[in-house]
Parts: sequence; structure tokens; C-alpha cells
Amino acid sequence: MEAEEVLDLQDVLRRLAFDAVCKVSLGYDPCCLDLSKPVPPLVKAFDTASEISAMRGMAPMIVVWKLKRALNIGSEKKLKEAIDLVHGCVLEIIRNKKKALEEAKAKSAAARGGEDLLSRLLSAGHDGDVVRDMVISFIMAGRDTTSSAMTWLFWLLSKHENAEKMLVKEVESMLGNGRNGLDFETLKEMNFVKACICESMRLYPPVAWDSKHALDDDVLPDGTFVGKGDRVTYFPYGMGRMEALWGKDWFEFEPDRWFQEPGAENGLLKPVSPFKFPVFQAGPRVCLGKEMAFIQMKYVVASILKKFEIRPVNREQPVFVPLLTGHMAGGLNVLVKRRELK
Ligand code: HEM
Repeated sequence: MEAEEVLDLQDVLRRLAFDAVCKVSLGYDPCCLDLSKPVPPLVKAFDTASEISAMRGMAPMIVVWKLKRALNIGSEKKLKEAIDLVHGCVLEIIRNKKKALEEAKAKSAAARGGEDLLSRLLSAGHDGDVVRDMVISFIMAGRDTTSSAMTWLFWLLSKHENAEKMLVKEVESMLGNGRNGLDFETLKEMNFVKACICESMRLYPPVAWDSKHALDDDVLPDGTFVGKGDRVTYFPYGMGRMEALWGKDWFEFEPDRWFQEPGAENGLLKPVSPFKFPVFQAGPRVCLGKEMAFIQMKYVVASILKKFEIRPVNREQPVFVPLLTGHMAGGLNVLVKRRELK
């Protein structure tokens, strides 16, 4: 990319995250990043299904969508069609994968399947709808979350040039240390990049709110009674903006707050309880992809910023839309310019 170019960074990051999560879970690359190809029907169906499901969660009257579902009309008809398409595409991929695994086994009894989740599930003897549903939930969980976090981070860094300079400095100093590029060990040590990602997710959590229904009567640790069937919601977006949890400067983008000794070079990160910062949930149902998400986000953010300057075209505060996954209304149009090397 030689000249300055405008692109919707949110869209590019979403395409990248979808390709990455499909590669990890199915061992299949839908090539969404390749703009010369049409968007695969599987991707469109995932979008439709998540949008309509999110609307269900926000509907003031559950009875309306239940009635539409019973009559198979309107949005519920569209949802059913989208789910059928996702199921069909994923089952086709599973069939092909099984065939490939059997062929590899026939050639050599010692042959191992691929490294993707699907190969591992099939090799471990799982099958049928269970495998289909496991890989679909993995894709749903991993697709728009990382792209949402990174979109808001790029926006915040454009407003906090000092933080961006420090982030680029960390990446350059790590790479200048005779390291083997952005490998796993190097990425693990990028504490300032991680602090920026956490700080961005504190203000704009990809999962802004989440609910559970009680299977039985229960009592919360603070003594609040929860009846069978009650819906309990936790709200990371609100918690990330509470003065009682983050102090008087909660509204500031301040990566330093994640360090044990703010301002120290190559400092250590502070352990922060997931019950204070529940962007990945907390307790037994904590996000299974958390570590993978951090590695992926560090890699993408470091790779982009070491080469390019990203400047939003519009400097007005974007609107946060808290659907199933929070995103930026209208996308993030940015100018991309090659970074001057020092
Ligand atoms: C910034 C990125 C991410 C955030 C903020 C995030 C957040 C969350 C949250 C809040 C939950 C709990 C949902 C619930 O309780 O209903 C969850 C669950 C889950 N996440 Fe993530 N996630 C991220 C990335 C990923 C990635 C990249 C993957 C995998 C590729 C992934 C896989 C999962 C899975 C499998 C679960 C279900 C765990 C269970 O139900 O036991 N996540 N995630």
C-alpha cells in the first residue's frame, strides 16, 4: 500500500476474525479477507442469525417473537433459514473432514488429523449434532469479539498518541532484540499492548451485557434471592465505568492503570479479578478462548501499527451498539499511511 487509502477498519477486522476462527475451528479458510471474492453464504447466514438472535434478547415482549416462530413468519422465518444454511454448510465441512481423516488413516495407521478443533473432536470419537453445535458455538464466540475489541482500540489510540507511541516503541524494542519476529514467546511478553487492549475493553467490552436464567431457587453472595427461572444479567459495560471500581478517572483511556508500577519501563501487569473486570465472564463459564484472543489481538495490533499509521476520517465520538457483540455504528473509516521508519 503506497498511497494513503481509506478503508472501513471494522469491516476488515471482522473479515480477518472470521477467517481466523474458521481456520482454528474447522481447518477451513472462507477467505473473507479476499475482497475480490463474494462474501460466502455461510458468513451472511451467520450475520443474519446473530442479528436476529440479539434482537430476541432485547425484545420487550418475548411472546411476539415466539408467536412469529410458531407461525414461521417475518424475522423468525429468516432466522430459521439462516440456521438451516449454517447447519448445512458446517455438516458438509464435517463430512469432508471425516473423509479426509479416514483417507489419511488408510494411508498410515499412525496418521494424525489436522490441528483444528473439528479434527480433534472427530479423532476423539465425537460425532453428529454435538460436534456441529460445538464448532458453531466456537465460531460464534470467536468471530466478532476480537474484531470489536480491536476496532475500539484503534479508535482510542488515534485519540491518545502518547499511548500509541509507547505501544509502537514496545513492539520495535521487542523485535529489535534478536527475536524471531512476532512469535508466541514475544507476543506473551508484550505487556503494554495487553494493557491497551484491556483498557479499551474496559470502556468498550465486546460482550456489553450477558444474562443467565436460574435453574432453581438460589441466593447471590450478597444475600439477594433469585427465584427459579429468573433472569440475572451482569453488565461489563457499566462495571467498566464505575468510579467505585476504577477511580475518579474511570472515563480516561489510561493503560498505566493495568501495571503494578505505573510508568515503569517493561513493568509487570497487575492481577485484576475477573469479578471486577468480567469482559470474559468469570467463574466456571469463563471464556475458553481468552488466551487465544489476547495472542490474536496482540499479533494483529502489533503487525498493523509497526507498519502503518491509522487515522480515523471522522473525529467525532463513534456510537457503541451493544448487540450480541458490541460494535461501532457505521464502521470505522480510517486513512492508512505507511509509518515512517526511524
Ligand atoms: C476479546 C475477545 C473475547 C471476549 C471479550 C469474549 C468474551 C466471552 C464471554 C463474555 C463469554 C461468556 C458468555 C456466556 O456466559 O454466555 C465467552 C464464552 C466463550 N468464548 Fe469468548 N470472548 C472472546 C474471544 C473468544 C475467542 C477468540 C474464542 C475462540 C476462538 C472464544 C470462545 C469462547 C467459548 C467457546 C465460550 C463458551 C464457554 C462456555 O460456555 O463454557 N472467545 N467469551
